[in-house]
Amino acid sequence: MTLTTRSTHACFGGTMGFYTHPSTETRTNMRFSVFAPDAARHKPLPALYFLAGLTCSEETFMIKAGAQRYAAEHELILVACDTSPRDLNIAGDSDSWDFGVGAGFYLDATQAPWANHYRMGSYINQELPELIETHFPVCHDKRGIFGHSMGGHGALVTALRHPERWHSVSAFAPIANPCAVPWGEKAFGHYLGSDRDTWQVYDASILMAQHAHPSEILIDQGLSDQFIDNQLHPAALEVAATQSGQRLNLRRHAGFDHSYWFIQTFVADHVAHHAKIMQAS
Ligand SMILES: N[C@@H](CCC(=O)N[C@@H](CSC=O)C(=O)NCC(=O)O)C(=O)O
Repeated sequence: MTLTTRSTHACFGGTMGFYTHPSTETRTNMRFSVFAPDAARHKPLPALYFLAGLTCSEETFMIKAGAQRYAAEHELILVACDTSPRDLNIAGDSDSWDFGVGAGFYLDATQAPWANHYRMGSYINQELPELIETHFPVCHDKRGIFGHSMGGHGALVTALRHPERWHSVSAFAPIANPCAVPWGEKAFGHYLGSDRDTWQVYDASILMAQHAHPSEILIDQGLSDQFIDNQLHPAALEVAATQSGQRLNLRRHAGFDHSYWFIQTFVADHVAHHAKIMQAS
């Protein structure tokens, strides 16, 4: 579990760092970033993982969301990962912005030529937390996860599939029902194959209808989001929550689009949501 530090920077009451490591899951070097409040010098802190959306990297959330000041206040470590493996030059991996590089969809691909490297599901759920818990002063029994759009899908699916590992979960404008929308159909068709039954374990609405996560889930959705009707389908989560009894706080906001202007407006609420759950348990 080797780790290379690319850069560190003082930021609010803590340190912002950018790192790379060789991944056993994706069989290539992966990049991630960590914000550690100064309080982590004295005691282990809960870690909150952010999964970004299509075309993003481990830098996007840390640069654009403005979450560090809230993480310092609440004494949480922030971790942001990349959205796919990179620099593999697999045929077709860079032909479109919504598939391949920058679009790993946080699943474990089963189909050639993707299956050897596109294993972001296991990377997020297991390998990255193990690495973080080895190299950073984080609690080993407190993990939160949130994300945006494709990353909102990833956060919900990861927490719903592994509730024993993820104690708090939230999302900004998640792809809520990927089996039923063009982004999900394209990605799942290539990564998982044509048998749609195999897609269901990566669909947050299907998973949530089957069983509730133990904690309340916070979701924010802008009503001027350009993707809301054709790609996101937030109402599918409300239907699912009714079926399983999931505690769901889905907030709709007039005037907000899909951008990081929307995320930075509500990110304080998300950090507080995770802090309240993880610090209570
Ligand atoms: N390049 C695309 C737009 C891609 C885009 O909007 N990406 C979103 C996530 S979409 C779902 O996962 C994003 O977060 N972009 C980064 C940002 O800084 O806004 C196009 O050309 O339309």
